[in-house]
Amino acid sequence: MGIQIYNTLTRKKEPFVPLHSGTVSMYVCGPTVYNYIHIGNARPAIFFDVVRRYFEYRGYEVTFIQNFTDVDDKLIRKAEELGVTVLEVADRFIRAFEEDTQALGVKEAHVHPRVSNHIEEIIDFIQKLINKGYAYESSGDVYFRTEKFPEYGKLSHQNIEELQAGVRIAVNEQKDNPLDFALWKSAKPGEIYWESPWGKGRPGWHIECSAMSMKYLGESFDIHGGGHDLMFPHHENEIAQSEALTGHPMAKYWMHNGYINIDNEKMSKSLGNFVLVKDIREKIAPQVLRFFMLSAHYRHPINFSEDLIEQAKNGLERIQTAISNLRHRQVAATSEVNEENEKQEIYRKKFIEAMDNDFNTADALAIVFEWVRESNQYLLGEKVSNQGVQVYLDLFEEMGSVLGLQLEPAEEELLDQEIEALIQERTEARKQRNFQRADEIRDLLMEKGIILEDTPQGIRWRRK
Ligand SMILES: Nc1ncnc2c1ncn2[C@@H]1O[C@H](COP(=O)(O)OP(=O)(O)OP(=O)(O)O)[C@@H](O)[C@H]1O
Ligand SMILES: [Zn+2]
Repeated sequence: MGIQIYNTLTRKKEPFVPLHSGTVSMYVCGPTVYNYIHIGNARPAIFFDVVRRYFEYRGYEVTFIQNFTDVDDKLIRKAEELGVTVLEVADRFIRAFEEDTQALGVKEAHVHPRVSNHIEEIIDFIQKLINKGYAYESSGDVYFRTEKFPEYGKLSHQNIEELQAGVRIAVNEQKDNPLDFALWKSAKPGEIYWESPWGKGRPGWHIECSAMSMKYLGESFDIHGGGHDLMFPHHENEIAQSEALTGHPMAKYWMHNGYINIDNEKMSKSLGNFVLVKDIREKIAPQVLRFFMLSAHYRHPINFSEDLIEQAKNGLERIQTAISNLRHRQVAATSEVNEENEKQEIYRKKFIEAMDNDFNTADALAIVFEWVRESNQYLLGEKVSNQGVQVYLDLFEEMGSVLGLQLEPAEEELLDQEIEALIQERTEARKQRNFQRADEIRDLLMEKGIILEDTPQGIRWRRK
């Protein structure tokens, strides 16, 4: 059936058909870098990384863009608080974001555009909207004229009248219509600013994603993602800006991840109910956190709890134990032809089926566990061969790399019998003048701190 994606725009699962054959262009809204990321923010980071990895696994060439919002009210306040510049605040938290996401196994985006480096593109974008009658200046601010864009509300499935009824008219309003939103904000005294045709100011929040996605991915791209809270107004406004300007759909598929909750409330900085990734990393392995995120479907909320983390830890350990058992047997096993390849193909198909179904990582992990059972079963059988073991290891490796999970347990000491088997294999290899394999084994043993000594009785070994 191929990859199916739930598209917020149509509220349906749709077959994925890329705009350009063989390639996928993705834009995921990035963090506002005024603080460390919490576990809620880690969800889109991890999930969209899996989406990217899965497309790559299925042979697509992916371009993945994620912005950093490095200019906004929260940054301005933080800079005042810390007595540093806005861009210094941004630099600090961009570094922290990189550290956290790297620890979580998130691959680097191809480009991480920053607002402060794209002011020219943003001003140009706004000017064009004004020229087309979609935006107007008002006392140094520029607003988008929502009424001019009849499709406003199509992503969040609300119509303009309903939205209109929902907003109250603020006092001293500069806007023609309360639904209009800022594209450019005039600077208050002391605030960071750039020169513009409308005076000193800075971009509003939404325009950055329209301008930067267009610069790096073109007028239309395949996938736009972010957390559920971004659907309205942020993504709705992005669509209005971009589609008003170009007349083309901005993105073909819109994907939104559900919340990480605490006591059934969204984890958020403003509510103060958050757990920072950098803090939890000291207590649990980042891989456990990643496993925890992937054990639910991305559109479902997850209620964060110690219990669930414990479950994730146990789950991961079960897989790691299975792999470790395979590794131990691999050294001692004989080389024989086997029929495990067929099994591998069956489980690979099941895994792909799960992931094809709107990136159902929960089902995909269930297949990994089925593979654990198969592999344990195999090791109990009589015909264990090196190739057979390898077949199990290979599929673990394959599924792990799609999910970005390090399933291979951390290095451990070699058991005596493994060392002896390796020495035996090395002696054989030397006899057959396979010096490459012999050297490989010597290096491996050396790395593990095993010292070999030639004696009249043959090779002796000891631990360093
Ligand atoms: N509790 C959560 N669960 C899942 N995703 C979240 C959660 N909180 C924020 N996100 C997502 O994290 C990403 C980073 O967003 P951003 O830096 O704007 O966070 P934020 O909205 O400032 O966080 P907060 O809501 O805590 O203020 C966005 O895609 C946002 O939708
Ligand atoms: Zn955005």
